[in-house]
Amino acid sequence: MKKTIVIGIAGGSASGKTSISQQLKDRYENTQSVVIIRQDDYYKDQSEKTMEERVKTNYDHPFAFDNTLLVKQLKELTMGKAIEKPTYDFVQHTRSHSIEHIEPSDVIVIEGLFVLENEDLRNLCDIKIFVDTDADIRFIRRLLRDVKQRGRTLESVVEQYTSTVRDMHNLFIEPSKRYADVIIPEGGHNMVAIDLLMTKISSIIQENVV
Ligand SMILES: Nc1ncnc2c1ncn2[C@@H]1O[C@H](COP(=O)(O)OP(=O)(O)O)[C@@H](O)[C@H]1O
Ligand SMILES: O=c1ccn([C@@H]2O[C@H](COP(=O)(O)O)[C@@H](O)[C@H]2O)c(=O)[nH]1
Repeated sequence: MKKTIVIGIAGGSASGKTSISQQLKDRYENTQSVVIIRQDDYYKDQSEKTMEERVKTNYDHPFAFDNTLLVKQLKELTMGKAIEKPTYDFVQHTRSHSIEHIEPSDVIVIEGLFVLENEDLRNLCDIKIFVDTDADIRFIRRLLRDVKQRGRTLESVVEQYTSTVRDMHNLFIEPSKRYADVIIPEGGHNMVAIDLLMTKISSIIQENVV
């Protein structure tokens, strides 16, 4: 009988979670056996708030996410049901208007800050991964990424990092590392770890074919 395997990838902001997931997506694109779900897409809608109010939200606290919806939709996927997934706009700090239709698949990768911190999410994961990248490297990566891709200024990245991101990471994310089965140092360019992960995923897909 076909069993869906859930792989959880947690880690701090800019640790390399999305880069790893993207490589898995690219590798298995043709097989349609792997689907990637980003916890970021489940940030709560803030369309009722002004931009001034949105900027003040603490996006690094678990309360910023609709994890109830995320857990419900993950369960639906593992039960073989398709979902209509929300998407998130980092520039506007709120949900986008587009919804993504996601079909169930052999392997579901769920990546996000609180994937191992949240007990319900953690319990849904068959393989738990923590991407472990030093804080100074994460800060540099985030600064470059957020200025280039998320419409931020240098000052706003520094202000957000020192006011919330750093403390919330130490409070919620770093301690969740102890739940990991596998720790991947440095993130997106760790080809040995990514190859091992791909070998495991390929064997899961193969078992489901037989
Ligand atoms: N090993 C790495 N070396 C250098 N840059 C990296 C590495 N892994 C990721 N990056 C870059 O760092 C930034 C943050 O990575 P990303 O995968 O978005 O992290 P996360 O999803 O954990 O926030 C991106 O611009 C990405 O290209
Ligand atoms: O509206 C938003 C939502 C989130 N953020 C920041 O994004 C990161 C999470 O994304 P990663 O890809 O894991 O870095 C989180 O640390 C929030 O601070 C935001 O600035 N605005």
